[in-house]
Amino acid sequence: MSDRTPVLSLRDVSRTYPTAQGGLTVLKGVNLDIHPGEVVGLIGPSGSGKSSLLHAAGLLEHPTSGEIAIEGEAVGALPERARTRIRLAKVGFVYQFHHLLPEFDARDNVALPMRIAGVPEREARERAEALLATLGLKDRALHQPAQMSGGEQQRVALARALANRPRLLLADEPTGNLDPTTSQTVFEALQAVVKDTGVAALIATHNMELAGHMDRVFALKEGHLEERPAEGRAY
Ligand SMILES: Nc1ncnc2c1ncn2[C@@H]1O[C@H](COP(=O)(O)OP(=O)(O)OP(=O)(O)O)[C@@H](O)[C@H]1O
Repeated sequence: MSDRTPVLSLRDVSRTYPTAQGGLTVLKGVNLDIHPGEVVGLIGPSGSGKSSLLHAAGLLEHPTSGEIAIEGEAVGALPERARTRIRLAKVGFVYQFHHLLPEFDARDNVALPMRIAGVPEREARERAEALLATLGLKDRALHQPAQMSGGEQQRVALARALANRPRLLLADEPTGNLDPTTSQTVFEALQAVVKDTGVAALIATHNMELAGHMDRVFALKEGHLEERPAEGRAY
């Protein structure tokens, strides 16, 4: 695999949902490559298909047609178990709401995916602490979610998404629930960790201010993906 192999590659990806009124096509021949260390934004009005694209890219759903490759490996024809294995090993997800386990402290929330992946207990705890420290949460490791601010909770969710050292980070409105200043803090933490680890990030957002700080931004418009220049990013 060469250095230029994209972490995520979408080729002619389309997605049609069956509905009572007939097929609803939300993605129409989408092409996209994302390379290590890139922060790529995905914008578009509500209902334009951002989540559909993220779900396909994260191997949670099959596109209706087209091909998806993760680190050069085409996944379309793989059996479900192989796709799940690739997803668990290579993809991390962050959502608008943190979905942290309320009875676990931050460290245990982050260590949990490692434990599930078979990382020994002590190593999982140490790696979780290191990740939390990287995200500016060294002093919050033993706090439960309810004892943390929204921005802190979202950074814990980010640490959890990175727990098993994914190659691809998919974030669906990761700052959608936060005020502008906190959004900026969480986004800066995400950006730093992307540059640090070389993970590739695809971030769906309605926040044009943040989109302005991303390496590249694409807008979904009537099912098509259109790149937006650095200046004047808008739907
Ligand atoms: N399982 C499904 N069955 C039928 N229609 C669906 C399904 N999932 C999504 N849709 C429709 O597909 C379109 C795109 O939805 P999607 O959630 O991908 O948009 P989005 O851009 O992420 O929206 P938002 O910004 O509101 O989260 C919407 O019109 C939605 O109603």
